[in-house]
Amino acid sequence: MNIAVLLSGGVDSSVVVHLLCEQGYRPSLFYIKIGKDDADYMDCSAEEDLEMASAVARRYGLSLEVVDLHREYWDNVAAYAIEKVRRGFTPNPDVMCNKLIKFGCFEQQVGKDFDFTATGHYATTVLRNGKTWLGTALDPIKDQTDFLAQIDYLQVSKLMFPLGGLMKREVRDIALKAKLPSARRRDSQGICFLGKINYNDFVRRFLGEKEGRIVELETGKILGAHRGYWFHTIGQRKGLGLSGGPWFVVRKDTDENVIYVSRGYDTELQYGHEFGMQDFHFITENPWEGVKEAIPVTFKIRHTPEFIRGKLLRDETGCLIVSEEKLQGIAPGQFGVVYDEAAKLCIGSGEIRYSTPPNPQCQLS
Ligand SMILES: Nc1ncnc2c1ncn2[C@@H]1O[C@H](COP(=O)(O)OP(=O)(O)OP(=O)(O)O)[C@@H](O)[C@H]1O
Repeated sequence: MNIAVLLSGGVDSSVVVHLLCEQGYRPSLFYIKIGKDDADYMDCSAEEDLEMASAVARRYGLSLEVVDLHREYWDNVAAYAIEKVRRGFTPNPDVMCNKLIKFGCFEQQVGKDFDFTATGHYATTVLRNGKTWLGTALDPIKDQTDFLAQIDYLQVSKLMFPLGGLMKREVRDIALKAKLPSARRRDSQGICFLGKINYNDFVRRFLGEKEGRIVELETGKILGAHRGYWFHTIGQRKGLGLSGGPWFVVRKDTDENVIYVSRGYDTELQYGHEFGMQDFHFITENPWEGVKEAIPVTFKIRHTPEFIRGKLLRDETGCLIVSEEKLQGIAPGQFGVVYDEAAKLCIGSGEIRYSTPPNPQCQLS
C-alpha cells in the first residue's frame, strides 16, 4: 500500500510516521510550504518545522519532498479569509485550508498517486453501511473533526488518521520513547498557516485601520474607540480595552463601523438559542434523507471539546439548529458543525448565517 504522510515537523505527524513504519509501511513524506520567506508577518517557525521534518525523514530513511502551495493558499484560503473579515464575518481559515489545500491542491498534485494520505489530525474514519464516515477522536480535547467538516466523500475515503484512537499524552509518550527529534515541541495553536502568524497584523496589512465607536448596546452610550470592526468578532471578550467589564462584542454595524458591546456574563444579549446555516455540506451523505421531523443531533459552533445537544431542522433556505442550551457568541461566518446524537460521527457543516439574539431595549441608531 502506497501512503503519503503530511509531515509538519510537529510531534503529531512525526508519531504518524513512526507508527506507520512500525506497522511495516514505507510512507513518502511531504511538507507543505505555504508562507513566503520574506513576508513580514511570518514568524520563523516554518524554518524550524522543515528542519524537524527533515530530521524525522532522515531518522526513518524516508524521502521528504517540499510541496510549495503558497500561490494556491493565497488565492484560495487567505483571499477567502480577508473577504469574510471585510464583510464583518468571522472566517475559519483552518476549515478551508483542510478542504482546499491539504486535501485539495495537495491531492490533485501529489496525493492522487497514492492509495492513502495520512495526517496527524485527531479524527477517525469509520466504515458504516459500506461507506466511510468521518469519526470523532478518542481524545475530546484534541478532536479536530470540526476543522475537517467541509471535506467531501472522495477526500474522507482516502484519508488515514493514525492518532484518532490515542490520547494526546500517549502520542507524546510514544514520541519520547522513540526519541523523535520533535518529541518535546509544543503544540501548534491553529492548523493552518494563518494560525501561526499574528492574525491582527495580517488583517491590518490588507484592510488597514479605521477608527470607530464602541457602543453599549442596551444604553447607546459611547464607551470608547476601536481601530476597525474587522479586528473584532461576535462573542469576543478580550482586547477591547474597556474597564469595568467583562464586556462582550454582541453586534457589529459594518456600514457605520460601530462595535456594540454588552456587559456581564449573565446578559441575555450575548446569547442565542438557534442559528441558521447556508450551503450545508454532508461529508459522506445525508443520513436523514427524507426525514421531515426535527432530528436530534450534537453540534459545535467553535473549536471546543464540548458537543452541544440540539435539533436539526430543515427549511426552504437551509438548515437550522435549535440548541438545548443557550449559546454564547454565535458568529456568522464560522461553521456550525453537526454530529450524530452520540457525537461519534461528524455528519457535515454549514456556514453560520444568522443568529437570533433577543432584541435590545434601545433603538439602534
Ligand atoms: N506544513 C505542513 N506540511 C505538511 N503537513 C502539515 C503541515 N501542517 C500541518 N500538516 C498536517 O496536518 C496535521 C494537523 O495539523 P496541525 O497544525 O493541527 O498540527 P498538530 O495537530 O499540531 O500536528 P503536528 O504536531 O503534526 O504539527 C498535521 O499533523 C500534519 O499531518
